Amino acid sequence: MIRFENVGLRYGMGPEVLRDVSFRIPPRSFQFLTGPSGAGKTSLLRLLFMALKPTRGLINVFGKDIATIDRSELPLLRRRIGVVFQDFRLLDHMTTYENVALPLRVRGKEEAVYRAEVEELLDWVGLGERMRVLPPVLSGGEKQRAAIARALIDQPEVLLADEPTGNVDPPLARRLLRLFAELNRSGTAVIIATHDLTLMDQVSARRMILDQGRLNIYE
Ligand SMILES: Nc1ncnc2c1ncn2[C@@H]1O[C@H](COP(=O)(O)OP(=O)(O)OP(=O)(O)O)[C@@H](O)[C@H]1O
Repeated sequence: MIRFENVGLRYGMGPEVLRDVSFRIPPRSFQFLTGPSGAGKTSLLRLLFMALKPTRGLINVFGKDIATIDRSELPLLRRRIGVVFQDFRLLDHMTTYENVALPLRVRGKEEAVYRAEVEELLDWVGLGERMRVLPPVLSGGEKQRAAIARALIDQPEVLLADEPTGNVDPPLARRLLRLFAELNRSGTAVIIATHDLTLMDQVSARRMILDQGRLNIYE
């Protein structure tokens, strides 16, 4: 489904931050992406989301080589990927409910069809009481849960999450991990970038470990 072959990345004239990175993300797989701060996790996620192009090597996403892909094809490909960014990227002029419902609206679904589903997911992540407020009044942990709900609502083929439990307490982190596991069981390939060892110990999943831009994989 996703394939990296000998991928290298540098920013501008700087050093290579990813070196000879090769891996595959099979459909329905579950993996953690980990490694010390600055190892390149966010950069790798940005390549996976096609927000960056590699400096060398091959990246194939859903059968398309991203070096030669037409820019106009990107939005449709990206719609198949749910993303939880480290900085959440919620739209401040829309309520929490509207932010989470957005991927469904973009797909042209009717609110009457999705309203209950969106409300149920917001309840599940503990935002039932906060769905009518605007993101600027949410706490960091609440924003994170809203961003997670938005990434999950449309059952993407791939979910990318950058430190998705970084702003919540351990019980809530376990609950969110259960949500990712459930999504994975229903068919989504999940990639979670995290430093949190206790979180990783709760699921037996593949570990992709980056160290100074090089990737090792432990099945
Ligand atoms: N836009 C950028 N321009 C220049 N250098 C960058 C840019 N983004 C990241 N880097 C550099 O690339 C390297 C990898 O950064 P990246 O954010 O991918 O690491 P990370 O593993 O996600 O770190 P953290 O766990 O601290 O979020 C770092 O040396 C960083 O300084």
